[in-house]
Amino acid sequence: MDRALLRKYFIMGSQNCEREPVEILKEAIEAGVTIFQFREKGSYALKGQAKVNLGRQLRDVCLTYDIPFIINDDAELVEILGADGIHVGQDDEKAEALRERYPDKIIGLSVSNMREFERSPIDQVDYVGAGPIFGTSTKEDAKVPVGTAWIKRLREELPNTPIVGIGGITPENAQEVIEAGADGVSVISAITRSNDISKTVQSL
Ligand SMILES: Cc1ncc(COP(=O)(O)OP(=O)(O)O)c(N)n1
Ligand SMILES: Cc1ncsc1CCOP(=O)(O)O
Ligand SMILES: [Mg+2]
Repeated sequence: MDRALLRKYFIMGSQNCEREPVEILKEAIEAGVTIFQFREKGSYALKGQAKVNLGRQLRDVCLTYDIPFIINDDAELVEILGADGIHVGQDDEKAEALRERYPDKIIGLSVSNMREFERSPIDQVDYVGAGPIFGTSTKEDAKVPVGTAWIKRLREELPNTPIVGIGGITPENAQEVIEAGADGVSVISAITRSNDISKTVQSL
């Protein structure tokens, strides 16, 4: 994939939003986010048809603005919504099976430490999500923060694989993530909790 697409990676579900998710996504894209992941997950997430309906609305926004629409975890929803790709973690559906099912879609895989790296089929995926880099309260089951040292290490192991940092990233610390070797930063709360999305995305 074109690694420039990972530059400003916005992730969100209705559980992260205090106002209309569609409006938040439009503002974020107009301000410059380059790729979007629909992550409807956690205790307050929508389920069933309500999840599909919101996903369809957010997909349409991405189509209108011509940015990739990625689904978190849910391989069925990729097909239902005609998404551009899927992001999975180490305990989700296996990347090899996803690659067989979706030969041409974008597949992202989370890799948080050397043990995970050693058992990851990196050749089957388009990019790697590295983190959590900093502390985060957005993900209920987040692992301990690994710091930007993990990005440096991963970049040494994978000189040519697109890498995006995630977890506790803000306009104040994004530069450190890029300087460590990431192609981009992925954020949830920095954008969904921002009082000025345009300014936040531009400073990222
Ligand atoms: C870009 C990106 N990187 C990492 C993650 C985390 O995925 P995972 O470890 O599967 O955790 P959940 O997001 O499913 O809770 C991600 N979603 N996106
Ligand atoms: C989904 C995910 N995976 C690792 S940390 C995280 C949450 C990132 O959210 P925030 O940008 O608000 O810290
Ligand atoms: Mg997952």
